[in-house]
Amino acid sequence: MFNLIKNIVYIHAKSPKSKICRVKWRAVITRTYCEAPIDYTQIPIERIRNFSIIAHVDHGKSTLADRLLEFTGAITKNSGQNQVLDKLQVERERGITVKAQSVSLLYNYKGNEYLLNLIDTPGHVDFSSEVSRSLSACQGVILVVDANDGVQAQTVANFYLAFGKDLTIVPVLNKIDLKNADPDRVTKQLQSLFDIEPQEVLRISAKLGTGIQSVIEALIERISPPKVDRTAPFRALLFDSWFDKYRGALSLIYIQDGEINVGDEVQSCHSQKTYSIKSLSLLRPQEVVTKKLVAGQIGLIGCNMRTSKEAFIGDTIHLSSCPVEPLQGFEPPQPMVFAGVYPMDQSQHVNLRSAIDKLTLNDSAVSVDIDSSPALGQGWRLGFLGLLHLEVFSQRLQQEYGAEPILTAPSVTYKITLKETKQNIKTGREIFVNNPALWPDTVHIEETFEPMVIGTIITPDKYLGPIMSLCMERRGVQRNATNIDNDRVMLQYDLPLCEIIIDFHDSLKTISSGYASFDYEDNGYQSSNLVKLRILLNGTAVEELSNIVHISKAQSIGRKMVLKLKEMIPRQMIQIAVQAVCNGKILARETIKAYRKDVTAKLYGGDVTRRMKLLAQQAAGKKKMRMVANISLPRETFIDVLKK
Ligand SMILES: Nc1nc2c(ncn2[C@@H]2O[C@H](COP(=O)(O)OP(=O)(O)OP(=O)(O)O)[C@@H](O)[C@H]2O)c(=O)[nH]1
Repeated sequence: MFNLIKNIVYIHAKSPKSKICRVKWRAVITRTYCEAPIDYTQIPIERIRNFSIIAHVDHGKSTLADRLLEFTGAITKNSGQNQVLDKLQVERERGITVKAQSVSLLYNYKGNEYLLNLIDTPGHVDFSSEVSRSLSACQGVILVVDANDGVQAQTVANFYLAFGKDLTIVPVLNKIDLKNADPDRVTKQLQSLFDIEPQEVLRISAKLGTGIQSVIEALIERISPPKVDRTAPFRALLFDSWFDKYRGALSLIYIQDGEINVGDEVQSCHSQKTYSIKSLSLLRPQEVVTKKLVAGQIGLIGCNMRTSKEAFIGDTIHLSSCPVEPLQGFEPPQPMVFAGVYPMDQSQHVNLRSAIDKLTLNDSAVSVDIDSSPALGQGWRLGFLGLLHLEVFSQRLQQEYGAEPILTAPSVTYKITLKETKQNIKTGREIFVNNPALWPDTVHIEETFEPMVIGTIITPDKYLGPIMSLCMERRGVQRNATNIDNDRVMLQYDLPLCEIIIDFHDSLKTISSGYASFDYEDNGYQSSNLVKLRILLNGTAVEELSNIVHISKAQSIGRKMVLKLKEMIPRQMIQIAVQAVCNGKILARETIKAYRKDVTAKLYGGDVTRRMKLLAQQAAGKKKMRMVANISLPRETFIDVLKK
């Protein structure tokens, strides 16, 4: 129905009266969402449960969420829908959850209707800010652990996140249908690591739908209802938002106090701006329009916020006539990995800017600064929580907004103490640099520092040797090692962040045949001997390819980059010298021989159409290249050159 109306109005929108039509259309859309069959506002607070599902990646959160949706009738059984809450194309293609999603479920327990608000969260370390945010709206969590894999690094991180927020934890062992599942062993792990009593642990198979009822009933019995006050003035926490083409920014709110009605005037504590509430809805998981939301509920508000900056994550919303004490917001996530993002050519600048604007609304963990580069023109320097986050963001830019940007090599934020000069006496000698192009000249540098992390690795003990060698090779220093059962060990290492952002996780998975898991947390700065490694193409430095490295690794990284570039840069009309240079010294060099690619050479005689086709193909290929120092580089060079 929705699509039908969209099409009809699209046709009208092309008519001279398009403006009027669009206004009408918005009104129609609002009415086409189904009306709530029951009055959710009548459900008393004691019968509301707000919870989240947390787990290590791939332990089955989204599958369990599907079963909960089916069991409570939010979606029909055997609808053929899997991972219903993984809505984004990138989530379905990669099989991972990137965005937390929420859904309100109804369940009749012992003759009473309960409202269960579920938030499905991502498991990968790069998206932990999504998890942390979602937990602010919950009183409890389902901690899902794979009965075959057992406790993994993100299980530990997620457990402590929930434990630190004083949430009730419902431990659930999933995948008990697997042949190698060993629920007794995993129950012991939970007991020894987290003091969880074995009788509290539920055993289910989300895939087969075994034990789902026990999960729902444990949620109702063990998790307490939200501590909210429906008689107090309206106060809500804005914890997620996304952009709707027709309605502007939509925000997901958790209502702490009071109630909100369509037409109410609300104010943001962050910006002090006021808005009129245009729409209120619950997600089941499709939008269900309602006229009122009350304390304890999680709902979606539309209030004509036009730009991404207006929907501030962690903001408190209240009635403009009734100011309130702001709720505790969130620690803003700290971007760890930075990369330059540039349009393929400057004519796409405006489109890319609007795509980035909209996507950052949906992914507030991304930081955005304006940047420019001599080779790539005007662009942005974006900050991400990790490399996977960066890749997912770039994939979403392509899939959801059709933008094909160039990404430069990722970098972390280094700290530098400069030598004292007349100028910096006033401005301070400490600077932070996340763009190698802005690295100061060696003569001005007194000391350099790099960001560190505490890495947690859980692995079967037979892989201990290669894992310890990998950590040493990445300049890691061991903190401790604990046995979590007869054949599994938890290791903790101090590691430089720059050593783990690119391919540490992949290497770890390879050497442990996929059995080891990794998670990390920020651990401040440490003094370190860092240098800038430049890449020259035919004598011209390509800043976009330069990299900050530890002095002990300059030679080996320089060699590797040069070889990789030789592989990646297609042969061209001129010979290309690729050099890696550090402190004025050439560390490595390779030559790419000249090659005259005449695609039509083999076509003797007059087959003009074939000739034109080949030339067109060649031109299309060239479009995907970027001219740097008179040399065409494939779009992916800047990021792929650092991967193994
Ligand atoms: N055998 C079996 N497989 C399961 C079960 N539950 C989930 N799986 C499978 O495990 C894989 C991962 O499941 P997901 O639900 O996507 O896991 P997730 O924790 O949501 O993953 P992320 O969102 O990426 O963190 C999928 O292939 C599921 O089909 C189960 O009970 N038994």
